[in-house]
Amino acid sequence: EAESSLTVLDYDLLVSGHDYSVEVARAYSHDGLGILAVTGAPNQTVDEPRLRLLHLARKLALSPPAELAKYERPELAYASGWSRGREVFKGKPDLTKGSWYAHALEDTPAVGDAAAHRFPLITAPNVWPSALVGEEFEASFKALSRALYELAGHVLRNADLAIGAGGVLRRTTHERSRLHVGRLLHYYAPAEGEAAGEEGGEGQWCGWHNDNSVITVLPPALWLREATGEPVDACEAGGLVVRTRKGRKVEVRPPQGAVLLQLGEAAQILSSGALMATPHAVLKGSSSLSREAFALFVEPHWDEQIGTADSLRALHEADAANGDVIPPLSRRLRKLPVEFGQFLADSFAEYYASSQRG
Ligand SMILES: O=C(O)CCC(=O)C(=O)O
Ligand SMILES: [Fe+2]
Repeated sequence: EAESSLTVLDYDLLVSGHDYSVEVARAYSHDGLGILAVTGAPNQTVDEPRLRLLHLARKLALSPPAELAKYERPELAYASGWSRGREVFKGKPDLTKGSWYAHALEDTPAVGDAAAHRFPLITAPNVWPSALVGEEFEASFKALSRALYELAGHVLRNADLAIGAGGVLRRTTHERSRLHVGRLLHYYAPAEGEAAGEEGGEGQWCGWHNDNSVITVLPPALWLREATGEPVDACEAGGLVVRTRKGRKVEVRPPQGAVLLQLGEAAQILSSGALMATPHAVLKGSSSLSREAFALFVEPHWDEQIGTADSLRALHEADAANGDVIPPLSRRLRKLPVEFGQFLADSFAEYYASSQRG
């Protein structure tokens, strides 16, 4: 059943040009999970920078708050640099995770771009916390991002084949866009006795949301004893959970070492609803364990016009299957085509209003 099982692709076959369009269509269509796994990616380009970076995520997040505050960028709505406690969750500042955001592939993607000034929050140059965690942080963030970006290109090639729309997904992301955002996350360990792994409110590290990206690449998360930094085997409770169009919650349990690729709303729009974003959340694990994670959001360029006018109604109808779990597209997407940067801004406002932003 498309609904119930995670599609797994082999890295070597995928990058050698194997036709995985049937598998990709199954995973990303209306009845799929909206997420698939790739096994066998090379250690040197994925696992080595990933482990270096994820250990540094903990080190960064446990740095003195006064030091971290130097890397907060309120003038960019905390969309770059350090962000903790700036999102509201159930009426309270969300202190349960800390994020580092940066342009993933280059420090200054706005250089020479005439439209960038219209999108000041998402086009500012990167900053890096080298003084706190060393130069290795920036180097591994970029190395990991580059490898994941290339992997995304192979999956999108197959998604393009599946929808037969002339290569729109790859063209929009890999040929035209310089807007690819990395988010490094430290999920702070729950205290003893805190409700972990349960689905409502207090048991969530991250509330239900869709990503706005075309595709989001998620290398394996790392569970650590927060106090010592010692790795532990995957935590039984907690982690990523997705919601199907039938309303079922599915815990994502990928094969060891697999990279996950999750579809976002920009792909849903670009494919006129043939492919669907997956609503997801992150549940807390056991007490005293932190979770370190990285997400690469592969996106259209800020001024790219996405979607076609005649697909608006069908998109809204298909999206209604998400129920009220996430802010419906119909409230954020009134006309098509829309500039991607505008869609991001409208989504951000809507998620903020409902206090559910991941
Ligand atoms: O931590 C994860 O596994 C997912 C994070 C996520 O959903 C996000 O940052 O949008
Ligand atoms: Fe997400």
